[in-house]
Amino acid sequence: VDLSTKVAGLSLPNLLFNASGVCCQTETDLKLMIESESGSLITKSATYEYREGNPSPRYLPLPSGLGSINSMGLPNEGYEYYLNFAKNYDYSSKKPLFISLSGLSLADNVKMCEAFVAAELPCVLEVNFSCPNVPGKPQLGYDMEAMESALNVLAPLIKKPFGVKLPPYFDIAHFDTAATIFNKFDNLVYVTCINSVGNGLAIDFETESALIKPKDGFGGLGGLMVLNTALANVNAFYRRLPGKQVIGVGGVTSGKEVFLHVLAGASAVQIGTTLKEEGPTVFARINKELTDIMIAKGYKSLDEFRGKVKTL
Ligand SMILES: C=Cc1c(C(=O)O)[nH]c(=O)[nH]c1=O
Repeated sequence: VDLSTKVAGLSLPNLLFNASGVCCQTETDLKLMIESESGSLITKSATYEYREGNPSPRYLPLPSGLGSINSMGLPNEGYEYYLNFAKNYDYSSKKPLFISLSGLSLADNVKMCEAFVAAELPCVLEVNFSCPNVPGKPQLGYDMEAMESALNVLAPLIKKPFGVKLPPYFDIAHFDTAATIFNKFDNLVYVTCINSVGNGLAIDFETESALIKPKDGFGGLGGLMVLNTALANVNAFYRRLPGKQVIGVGGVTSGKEVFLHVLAGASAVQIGTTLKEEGPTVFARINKELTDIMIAKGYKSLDEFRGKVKTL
């Protein structure tokens, strides 16, 4: 699929798209993504049934300007809404469509995957193992045995190439264990790193109150403050998953962070907090910034520097 953005004489694949959860819950949101200068788009993680999600305020940019906190609680239209969207999507539009699934149980993930497989659509399925905000539902991504058991069921069921959305890991042993699991599944062709850094707490100095309502103010952290954790997870899995790809997300505010994600090994890069705050024009801005950086550094293609972060 030629996603090239012809900017300043460089014909680059357009590697930018939205982080699942941002600008992607309704058809109105998704149309904005289609019309934007993104290279792809991904839907809000779907559950089997419609979900209202947690009470508001449930998302806020942080007063520091360094990121955001969210405890949305998996609000979504229910998987059939996104199945219908995928059935009506214009696949000749050159923008690949990714579908995020985040069932509340393995049985729900099975039923949703079966429905998408039966529909035989060109969209790419991504199983979200990392929602930190559903009360009482621990993230599967932090339970290695449960994650492997789920993949033992879902990978053969999905058959086609698919991906998984991962929480941030913070221990080298966890990178090793998770990668060993992922390398068992040939059709698991990419991982998306990172989901929000789970269960942070933002407190307002003046009011002495938590910023968001759900879960006593605990929510997933995103934005610039998670950049270095995101880069580490992208590079750790880039090094450990030969033949697979890594989609990078976390901390992108400009072309500079996209460049760093590609240096760390990312094949595509998603934007969450900055897209939420700036809107879909962010893709045109950041694509241009990335191109300008590549011209300044003398790179003609992303492959010249993808994964080439130097060590001392
Ligand atoms: C799918 C639910 C997620 C949510 C949510 O809906 O609360 N927030 C995140 O930061 N990451 C998620 O994966």
